[in-house]
Amino acid sequence: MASFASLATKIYCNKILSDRFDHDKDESYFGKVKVNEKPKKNLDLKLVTNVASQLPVIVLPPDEVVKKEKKLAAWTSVRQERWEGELVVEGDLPLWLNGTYLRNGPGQWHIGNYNFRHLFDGYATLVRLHFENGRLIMGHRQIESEAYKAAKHNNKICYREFSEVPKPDNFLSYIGDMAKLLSGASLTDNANTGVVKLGDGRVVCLTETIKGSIIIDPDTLDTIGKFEFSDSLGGLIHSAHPIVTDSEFWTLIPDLINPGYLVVRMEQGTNERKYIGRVSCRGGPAPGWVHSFPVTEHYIIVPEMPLRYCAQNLLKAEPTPLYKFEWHPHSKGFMHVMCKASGNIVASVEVPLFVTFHFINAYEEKDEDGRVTAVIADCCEHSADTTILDKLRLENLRSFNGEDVLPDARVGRFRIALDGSPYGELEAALDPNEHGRGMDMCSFNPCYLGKKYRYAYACGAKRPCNFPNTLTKIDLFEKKAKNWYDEGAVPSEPFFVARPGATEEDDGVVISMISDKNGEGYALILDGSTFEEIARAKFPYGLPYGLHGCWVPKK
Ligand SMILES: CC(=O)/C=C/C=C(C)/C=C/C1=C(C)CCCC1(C)C
Ligand SMILES: CC(/C=C/C=O)=C\C=C\C=O
Ligand SMILES: [Fe+2]
Repeated sequence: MASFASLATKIYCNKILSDRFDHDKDESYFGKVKVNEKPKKNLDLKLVTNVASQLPVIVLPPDEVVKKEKKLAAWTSVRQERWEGELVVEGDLPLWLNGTYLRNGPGQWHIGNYNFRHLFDGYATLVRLHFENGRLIMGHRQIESEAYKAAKHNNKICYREFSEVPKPDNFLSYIGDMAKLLSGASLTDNANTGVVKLGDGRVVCLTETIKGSIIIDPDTLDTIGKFEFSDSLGGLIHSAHPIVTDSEFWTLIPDLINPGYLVVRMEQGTNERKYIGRVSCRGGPAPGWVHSFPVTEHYIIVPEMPLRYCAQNLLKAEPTPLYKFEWHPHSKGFMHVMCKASGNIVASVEVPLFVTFHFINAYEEKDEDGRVTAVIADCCEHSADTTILDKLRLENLRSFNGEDVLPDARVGRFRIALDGSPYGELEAALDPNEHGRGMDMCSFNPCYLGKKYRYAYACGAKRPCNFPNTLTKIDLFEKKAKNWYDEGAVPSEPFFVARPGATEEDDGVVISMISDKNGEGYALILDGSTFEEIARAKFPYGLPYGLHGCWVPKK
């Protein structure tokens, strides 16, 4: 029997493909390629076992195929179902960086010959960057959701995705489909938005449908099974971005029947969400879309965006310009502040119109006696312009012709005074030109969750562009940004990992995955403080764009 070390070296140098998609009939996708030279050091036993247990794993496309394809890989389906191997690192990875960055996103945008339309429709692709003693193992794998398995089995979409709806076979099945929509049975469980590590160590992939909460193994990327909530709170949809700490999990459940939001909390180690309070909507026929929300130390902030869920659009078979949503400027925008401990609403204010997917962070302002006078909440704000949703159609993402078409965005800073005033403020936290007027996919040092913070990391823009194409470090005190750019490339969410024992907020690294203009890709590690590159590692082939990630520290 081969020793672990020699097995590791063999797998490392010469991968064998096991799975590929039906559409990848092109024989050029098969072959052998040398990914790396010899490993620098011996892999430790655990790592070797993990790698070895996946044999036979992979075949890479020959070098010449990769070189021929100059197309940005970001908006193309993932090349094969899974891959795992060690990457050659240029530069030096910090030796303290031991753990796994997991990133989730919609990586397969077709089934059979049918091509999906929107970025958010794709079947979930998980990517894993495992850092250990200065070395980097990359792996990717599809999440085995019911929606993905059924689509592969039947060669067609079988569940309702963000914009795609299964085509009814006949009128009777159409009637059945309506019933399945109302019960939630036809909603997707394609957990393609994010991934979180719960306080008890379970790792859960998420989307906006509650049934799309799927437990995975962070080492093998195996789909373990559904995360089932054990309570009787029900609901079909929730915020795609819960607030997760080592001790708790907060989320919002929009109520489409009696417009409002349930605020719920789950103690870590349990599957039971508990009702904390309810916010009733102040405007419009339905709650605003709530992809994310922020918290402070004592409060949950519930945004009521004038881009609202729309029951009629939910029922439609073809996507509408705003998908399942509708823009209701006359219904106004509101921000509600709820006390975490009591569930009481301490402020509910009208704010200027806004459009956001992602809140960054929030904190409390105090007077000299320590009393909370206001709450500050920051978000990636798309200038109250809903066209950003259309810009995320794959056709638009794939057809950049040099024209500057990305709508302006900014760090939108809400200030909600707790003195009973009926209005809240919304202003840019810094001049948006600092980051090219592009702003999304944010992170910050999680030790500063809910607290006054100085630094945010996000994707900004170097124009002209059709999608955020820079990584930017925002200094909210100095109101300055430092930008990283690779011409023609699309970087994913810059994810901050703090150095253990750090005392400075920006002492750590920022991890991103880049799709470059040659159709290839690499992992990029920037210094959190200087925002200079410290290491990069080329992927065997370009990967599709991914959305959100989490850090699983070494046990
Ligand atoms: C990928 C991402 O960021 C968002 C994904 C959103 C999804 C999958 C939303 C799905 C929905 C349905 C399938 C029906 C109900 C409405 C809505 C939550 C938009
Ligand atoms: C990628 C994105 C917006 C980019 C716009 O500038 C939004 C993603 C939303 C879901 O996670
Ligand atoms: Fe998101």
